[in-house]
Amino acid sequence: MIADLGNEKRALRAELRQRRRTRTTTERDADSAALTATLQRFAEERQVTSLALYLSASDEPNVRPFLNWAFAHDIRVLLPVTREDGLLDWAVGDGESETEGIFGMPEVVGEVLSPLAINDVDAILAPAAAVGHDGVRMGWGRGYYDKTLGSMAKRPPVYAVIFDAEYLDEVPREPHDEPVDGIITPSRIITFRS
Ligand SMILES: Nc1nc2c(c(=O)[nH]1)N(C=O)[C@@H](CNc1ccc(C(=O)N[C@@H](CCC(=O)O)C(=O)O)cc1)CN2
Ligand SMILES: Nc1ncnc2c1ncn2[C@@H]1O[C@H](COP(=O)(O)OP(=O)(O)OP(=O)(O)O)[C@@H](O)[C@H]1O
Repeated sequence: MIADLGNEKRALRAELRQRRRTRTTTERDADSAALTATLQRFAEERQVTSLALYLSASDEPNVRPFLNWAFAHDIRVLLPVTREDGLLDWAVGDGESETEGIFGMPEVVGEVLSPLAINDVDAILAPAAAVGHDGVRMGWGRGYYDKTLGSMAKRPPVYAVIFDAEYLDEVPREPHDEPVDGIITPSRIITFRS
């Protein structure tokens, strides 16, 4: 049963990855502008002063314009640093220096803070491959966010950042999968529970 779910996830990820790769420049530009506006609305409505986010790779929802806006507005943004042991450290983004993490994702350079650093942010905005209508999140398969979220006693609201077409009726759920509190897409903010 679990093995079947694993295969199901792998197949769905491959499809979603392909979809992201084949998006046109026009689609990318439109989504990037819309997502920036939606993320700003989220930050303003909640008056956030600190956030956990990620440094987007080229096919991911582009959060970089929003990151620049957040820096300019003195919002403290923590960005993930992948560790060999499967946990995430965090570093404060400054919008300047970056490198490549152990799995090839863009990664911030800066003073490294422990996994505990995200305990007191106002919201965690997580990358994802897809989210189901019930809030089940599927990532890219290394379990980083499941482990991070699963280890937090009291977690701030967690929103997955995805493209609109990645909000699906249902995604395969394994026991360790941590549901999210909502999603942020280029067109909307949806809260499942608060
Ligand atoms: N921008 C960004 N940073 C992030 C994440 C993310 O999803 N996006 N992560 C979220 O957890 C962590 C890194 N997680 C990763 C999870 C899987 C793969 C991976 O297996 N990549 C494949 C190819 C990508 C794909 O499957 O499409 C590979 O290396 O072969 C890499 C990093 C922390 N930083
Ligand atoms: N809380 C956890 N403790 C230990 N192992 C875990 C935990 N969560 C996930 N894993 C392991 O991590 C691997 C990847 O899990 P999964 O496919 O759910 O990742 P994902 O949600 O797609 O990834 P990510 O969270 O990095 O975006 C699985 O082999 C799983 O057993």
